Amino acid sequence: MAALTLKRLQPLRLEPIDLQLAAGELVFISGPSGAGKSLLLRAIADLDPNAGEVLLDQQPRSGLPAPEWRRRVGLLPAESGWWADRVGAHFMAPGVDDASVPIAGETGAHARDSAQPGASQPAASVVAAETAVAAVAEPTAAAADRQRAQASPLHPLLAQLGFEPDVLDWDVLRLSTGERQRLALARLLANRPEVLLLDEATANLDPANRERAERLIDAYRRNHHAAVLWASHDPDQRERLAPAIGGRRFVVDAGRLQPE
Ligand SMILES: Nc1ncnc2c1ncn2[C@@H]1O[C@H](COP(=O)(O)OP(=O)(O)OP(=O)(O)O)[C@@H](O)[C@H]1O
Repeated sequence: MAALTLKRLQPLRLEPIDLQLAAGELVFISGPSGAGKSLLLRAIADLDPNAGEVLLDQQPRSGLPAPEWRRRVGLLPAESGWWADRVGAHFMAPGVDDASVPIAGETGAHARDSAQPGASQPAASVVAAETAVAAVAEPTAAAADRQRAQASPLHPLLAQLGFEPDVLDWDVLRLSTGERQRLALARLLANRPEVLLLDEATANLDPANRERAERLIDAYRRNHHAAVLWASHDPDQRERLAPAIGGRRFVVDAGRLQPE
């Protein structure tokens, strides 16, 4: 749970920005292509040169190591990066195997709405027993990755985005654009960031998968009280998601961030 505060943050090509997102708040940003939305998100994540300060609750970014900041304030870029051959190799980050807290398990009033066909969430003990048996039969690296995924919160997370656990064995080169986008979202959430910075998180998805991703993001926001700053070109999406939870909307235009 964390609030995000921008204090005179000045990304490349933009005027200084003061903005506060409460823990669990959703804020949309929009604006013309090239206006600077990605530059704003990248500045918050400290990926580009920028002036000013950003705080996570009361903690200034300048007092935290960059890798810790970027894990806690997670950016989903418009175009995700993939550096290993297999999908599963990108999911071995610390924290993935901590099954004590669901990544985006549904606990609230919308739990039934968010259930997806095939998105079963077996008890950890059952999964652990199955994977222990499988471990004897399949002592390969790929099987080990799969077992780890099945025994961890990744299993329901991937299922909520429409994937079977074997997606972790897939070659990255075969991924479609939309599959990359959904897997990049899963990878981001598996790191359990306290704040989500989303750059066109659903731009490449068909309506059914867009809805899956939207539900997952909303569940994560609620369950983890994560502040969410979401750049979206889709006016229907902003209209659909923001008003129901009082989400504020801003526009980046002519170098400034202004209320939409
Ligand atoms: N490193 C950089 N140095 C200088 N200019 C940059 C840099 N990166 C991006 N720009 C420019 O800054 C402007 C804003 O880019 P940005 O990617 O933030 O736009 P955007 O609002 O996200 O656009 P889109 O909706 O098309 O994704 C663009 O004109 C872009 O060419």
